[in-house]
Amino acid sequence: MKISIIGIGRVGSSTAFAIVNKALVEELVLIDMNKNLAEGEALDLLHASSFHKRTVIRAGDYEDITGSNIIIITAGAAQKPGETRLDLVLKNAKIIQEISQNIKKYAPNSIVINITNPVDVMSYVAWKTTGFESNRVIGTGTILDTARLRALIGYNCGISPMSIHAYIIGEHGDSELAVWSSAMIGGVPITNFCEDCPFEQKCNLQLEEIFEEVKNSAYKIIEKKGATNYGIASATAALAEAIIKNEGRVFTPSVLVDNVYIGYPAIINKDGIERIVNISLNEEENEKFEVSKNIIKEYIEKINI
Ligand SMILES: NC(=O)C1=CN([C@@H]2O[C@H](COP(=O)(O)OP(=O)(O)OC[C@H]3O[C@@H](n4cnc5c(N)ncnc54)[C@H](O)[C@@H]3O)[C@@H](O)[C@H]2O)C=CC1
Ligand SMILES: CC(=O)C(=O)O
Repeated sequence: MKISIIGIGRVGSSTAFAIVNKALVEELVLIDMNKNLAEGEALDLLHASSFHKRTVIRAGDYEDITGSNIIIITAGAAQKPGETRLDLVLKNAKIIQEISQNIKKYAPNSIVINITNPVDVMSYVAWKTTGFESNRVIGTGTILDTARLRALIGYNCGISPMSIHAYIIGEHGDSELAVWSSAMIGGVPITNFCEDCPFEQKCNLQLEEIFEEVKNSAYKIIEKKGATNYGIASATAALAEAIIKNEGRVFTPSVLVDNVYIGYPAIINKDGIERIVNISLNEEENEKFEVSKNIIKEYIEKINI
């Protein structure tokens, strides 16, 4: 198995590290416009790989992505404190177009995972520019937001986040929404879960407060440390693992729904998106999802691709 990562900044290098630690591939190619950076990261990661699996890790040019099973895109501008993801749209669209042309040329059979923000709009750009079937162009969508939600609920309830079945869908951004109507913990609707709380100090899960914290996580972290990298790196490594191991696992990637890329539950297997899972939404959730979809549509129209 071979993965290439384009963009080896904070997110790209952390993603490479997560992939090395999962021992997913025999070959990992790192590409960045800053060649020294890619070379330095490749060398450092090669040393790390000796604790896991014999892996060829090298910096390269676009010719070197040939034969990749998966290409991960993280190149481009990141938010500065106070900026929204959508503010990056014009800067990053050109970069994603150029990268996608190279992917089409050198790795026409690969599965593309796009991380670069605004992730829904940029995944659409990658899909249009590569001309690949939509199952082979996947955005990380709201996988990270869903992980944040589960982590916070798990922390509050003293439960593994993996046992919490709750999803964030929509734009990976300010218009995303939590699907509380079908959220469950151990088969119990999340809205009833506090009834059996064993703790003396009950927190009475404040779902809207938790959602606001999830939605604003990136702003908070960027304010404090300048970027987010570990959460998205783990999310992307898990997504790549689901493809490589043909897991049939449900994530909330950015996928094609009504001609827009948007965060939505989907099953991931060796072909990328196996299929979308039609989650049931109540009226309010459905309205919010439509609003979110329209925001993404508006930004896709702005870049006129
Ligand atoms: N989807 C998600 O959940 C998340 C998305 N992101 C996004 O990931 C992207 C990267 O973020 P960071 O790694 O923090 O930024 P960074 O600035 O640390 O790294 C970006 C890298 O891209 C490289 N680059 C820029 N243009 C390039 C080109 N044309 N070809 C090759 N390399 C190029 C730069 O040299 C730099 O090393 C941003 O758009 C950010 O908003 C970040 C975290 C989570
Ligand atoms: C930066 C970003 O998109 C995030 O951490 O959610």
